[in-house]
Amino acid sequence: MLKYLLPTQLVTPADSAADVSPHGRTLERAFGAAYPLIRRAAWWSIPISLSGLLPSIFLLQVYDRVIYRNATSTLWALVSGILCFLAIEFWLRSRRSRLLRDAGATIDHEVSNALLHSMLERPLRALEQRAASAWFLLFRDVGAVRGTLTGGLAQSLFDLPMALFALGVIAIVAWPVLPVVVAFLGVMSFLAWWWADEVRAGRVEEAQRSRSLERMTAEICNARETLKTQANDGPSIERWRESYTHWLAESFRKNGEIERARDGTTVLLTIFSTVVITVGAVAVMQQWMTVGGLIASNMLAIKALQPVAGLVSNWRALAIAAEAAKRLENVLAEPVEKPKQDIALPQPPGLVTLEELSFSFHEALPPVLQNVNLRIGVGGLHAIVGRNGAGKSTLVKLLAGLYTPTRGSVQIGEYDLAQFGRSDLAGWISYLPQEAYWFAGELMDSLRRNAPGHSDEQIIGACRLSGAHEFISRLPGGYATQVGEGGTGLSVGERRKLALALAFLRNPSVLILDEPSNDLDFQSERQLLSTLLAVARKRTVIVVTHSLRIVSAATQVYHVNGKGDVEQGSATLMVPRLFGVRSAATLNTAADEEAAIHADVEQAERVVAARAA
Ligand SMILES: Nc1ncnc2c1ncn2[C@@H]1O[C@H](COP(=O)(O)OP(=O)(O)OP(=O)(O)O)[C@@H](O)[C@H]1O
Repeated sequence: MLKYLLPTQLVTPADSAADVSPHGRTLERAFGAAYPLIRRAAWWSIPISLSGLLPSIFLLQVYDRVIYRNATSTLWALVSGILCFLAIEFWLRSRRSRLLRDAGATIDHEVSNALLHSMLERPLRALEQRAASAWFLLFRDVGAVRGTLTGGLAQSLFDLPMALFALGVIAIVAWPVLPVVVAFLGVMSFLAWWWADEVRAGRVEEAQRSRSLERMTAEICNARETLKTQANDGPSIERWRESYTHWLAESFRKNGEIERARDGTTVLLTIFSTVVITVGAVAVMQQWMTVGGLIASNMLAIKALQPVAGLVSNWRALAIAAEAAKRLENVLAEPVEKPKQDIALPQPPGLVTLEELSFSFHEALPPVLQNVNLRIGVGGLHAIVGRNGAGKSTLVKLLAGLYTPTRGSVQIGEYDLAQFGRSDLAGWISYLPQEAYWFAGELMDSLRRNAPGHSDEQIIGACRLSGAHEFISRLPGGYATQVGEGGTGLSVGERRKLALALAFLRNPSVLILDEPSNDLDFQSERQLLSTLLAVARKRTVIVVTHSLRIVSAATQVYHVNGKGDVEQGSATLMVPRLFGVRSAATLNTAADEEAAIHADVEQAERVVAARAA
C-alpha cells in the first residue's frame, strides 16, 4: 500500500530515456534499497499502534473498575502494567525511527552520489547549459524526497492502522459512538483528498517562482564583489525585489490554503470531540455504555482521526517531494560521457589532426569553425591567435576532446577522440582553461589532492617550473597557507601558476593552455615562455594567446579568423601580418632579451630532465 502513495518516479520503472544514462534509474534503485527498511518500519508500526490504544484502555479500567470499586491494588497493577507498556512503546518507536533514518540515509546517499556523478560525468557542453545554482537546487531536492519519505508523512501513514484498531476497540467498549466516529473519519478522509488537490493546484507556479528567486539570489551572491566594485547594485536589487514580491504573493496564497486546511482540521477535531461526548453522554444515560467507555472512546476517536489529520498537513510536503523526484529523475536520465575504457592503450605521440572539422553551438547559429584541416605537432610550441570571440577557446576545447565536433573529426596520434571520455583523455591531453577554480584549504593539501601519485618533491618541482614556488615561498605560511573558497587570498596570476603546475604534473603528450599568460607580470610571462619552450622539446604545447612574446617564439602560429577558417604559418610569416611588427624582440631594444630567454630555457630543461629521471 505504501508504494501506491509514493511519487510514481520512485516505484515505476523510468521510461527508455533512462537507459541512456547509467544514473537513469537511480531513484527507483534507491527506493528499492530503502524499501525493506521502510517495510520493516511499517511492521513495527503495528505493535506501536496497538500500544497507542493502551492509555484509553487504562482510563476505561480506572473509571469502571478502580473508582467505582475503590480497588487500590488494581490501580497499582494497572499503573505498573501501563508503565511497562509505555517503556516498550518507547523502545519500539525508537527502533522505527532508526529504521526510517536508515532508509532516508540510503536514499540520500544513493541519489546524491548519482547526482554528483551525473553532473561531473556529463559533457562540457551540457554542463555549460545548466547554471551552478540549478545544480545546487537539485541537491536540495534530494533532501525534500528523503524528508518526505521518511519524515512526518511516513509517520502519518504508519499510524493509519491505529485508526482501524481504535475503531475495533470503540466497537467493543462504546458501540453507540461508533457511527459518529466512522462518519467523521469519512469526512476527514474526503477533506484530506480534497485539500491534496487544492495544494497540488498552483504548486508548479509557486515552485517555479521560488526556484527563479533562488537562482537570482545565488547569482547576486556570486556577483557580490563585482556589484560592490562597480557600485551598481540598484538594478540587481530591483530585479531581486520584483522576483521576491511575486514569490511572496504566491507563497502567501498557498500557505494561506494550507493554514486554512490545518485550522479547519483542528476545529473539526474539536467539533468531533463534542459530538462524540454528546452522543456518548446520551448512551451512558440510556445505560448502553459506561462512563469509562465514554471517556476512553473520546480518546480513541482522536487517535483514529489523528493520522488522517496528519496526512492533511503533510500533503504539501508530498506534492513538493513528487515534483522534486520528477526533476531528479529527468536530470539523472540525461546522457553522460562514455565511461573510462578498460583497455590500457599506449600513450599516443603528441600529434593532433583535425579533419574537415566543423562546429556550431546550435544548429540555428552559424558555425564557429567550418571544414578546418590541421596537423599540430609532434612537439613544438603552437600559438593560436585571433580576435575576441573568433573561436580560439572553442578550437582548443575541440582539441582537448571537451567538445564534440558537429562534423569531421579530431585525432590524437592514430586515435579518434570521439571514442574516449574525458577521463581517458586526461592522461594524454592536459587542458588548462582560462578560469581555473581553486578549492579552499591548505595549499599543499589541494596540490596533493589534484596530483595523486606524485611525491611532494615532484609537486614542488612542478611549482618551480610554473613559477608558483616563488610566490608560495614568500607567503608567511608557505605551502601550509590556508586558501579561501575559489582561491580567495591568492591573486589571479598566482592561481594560474598553481593550475599550470598541476597541468605540468600530468605529463601529457599534448598540453593545451588557454591564455596562460593573462594576469602574469612581465617577468613571470618570460619565465612561463621559457618553461613552455622547454616542455615543447618533447611534447606538443598548444597555447591560446594574445601575447606577442609567446607568438614570436612559437613553432607554428594558427590564426582563427572568426569566419570559420584557421590560417596556419610560421611565426616569421604570421607575426608581421597579424601584429604589424617583425617579432617581440624588435619591440625590446635590449638585444640580450632573447639570450635571457635561452638561458631560462636551459634552466627549465634541466628541471624537466631531473623530474623525468
Ligand atoms: N557556450 C556557448 N554557447 C553559445 N555560444 C558560445 C558559447 N561559448 C562561446 N560562444 C560563442 O562562440 C564564439 C567563439 O567563442 P570563443 O570563446 O571560442 O572565442 P575566443 O576566440 O576564445 O574569444 P576570447 O579571445 O574573447 O576568449 C563567440 O561568438 C561566442 O559568443
